Amino acid sequence: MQFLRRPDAILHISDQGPRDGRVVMFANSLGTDLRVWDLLLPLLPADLRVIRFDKPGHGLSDASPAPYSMEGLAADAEAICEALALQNVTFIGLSIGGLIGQALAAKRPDLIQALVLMDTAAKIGSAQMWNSRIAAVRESGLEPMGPAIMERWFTAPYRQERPEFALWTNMLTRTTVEGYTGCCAAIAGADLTESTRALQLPVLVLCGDQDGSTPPELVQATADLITGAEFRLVPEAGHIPCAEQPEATARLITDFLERTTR
Ligand SMILES: O=C(O)CC1=CCC(=O)O1
Repeated sequence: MQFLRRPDAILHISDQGPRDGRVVMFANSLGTDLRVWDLLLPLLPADLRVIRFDKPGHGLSDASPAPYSMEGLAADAEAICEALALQNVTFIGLSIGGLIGQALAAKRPDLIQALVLMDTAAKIGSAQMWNSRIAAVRESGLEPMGPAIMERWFTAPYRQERPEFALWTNMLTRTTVEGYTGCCAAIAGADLTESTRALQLPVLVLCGDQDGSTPPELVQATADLITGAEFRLVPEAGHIPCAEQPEATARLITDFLERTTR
C-alpha cells in the first residue's frame, strides 16, 4: 500500500501498471474515493501507468482539519507527482477532481501534458450553496442528504435496476465529515475561470447527459473557455459516468489518449 506523508496527514495512493507506461493520474469527486475508477480502469489501454489517490478525509486518507483550499488540494496532487517522479502526466479529474486538474495544469504546465475534465467546471455552484451544505453536514452528517445526492450522481434506471447502487451510497456516507466539508469549502472558494481560460494543452471535456450536479450546459461552458477543447456527452449517465457507463467513458478517453500521448 502506498502513501504520501504530509506533516498533518497521510494520503493514500495507488500506483499501478508498467513503470515506463504512459502516465495517467486520476482525481476523484466529492464523497468518492479512488475506487470510483475501478470499473473504468480494466477497459483502458494496458500500457498505462495509473496513479490514483484519496483526498483528505476520503477513502483511506487521513482527515486533516477542514477547511481545505483548491490550491492545497492541487498541491497534494503535485506532491504525489514529485514523490513518484512522474513526468508528462495526463490528468483525469471528476468533478472536484477536475477542479484540482485545472488548478494543477495552470500551475505546472511543465508536468501536465493533457487533461480530461469529467463532469466539472471552472466554477461549481455558489459559495452560499456550499456553505449551506457544510452547515447541514456538520449538523446532521451525510446520511440525510444521501438520497438527493444519489439522484444527481446516477440516472433513475441505474438507481432502480442495479443492486450495486447501494455501495455508492455507502461510499458517500462513510466519507468523514471533516474531509467532505473541507472539500466543500475548497469548491466554494474556487473560481478558476481566468486560469482555465489561459490553459494551452490538449483537453477532453466529458459529461453525463443526465448529470444533475454539473449539468451539461455548465460543463460545456467550461470547455468553451479552453482553446481547442473537445466536449463529448456520455449517454445515459449522471454525474459519475466512469461508474455508470464505463465502456462508453473508456472509449472516449482511449481515443483521446491515443491522439495526445503517443
Ligand atoms: O455530490 C455532489 O453534489 C456533486 C459534486 C460537486 C462537486 C463534486 O465533486 O461532486
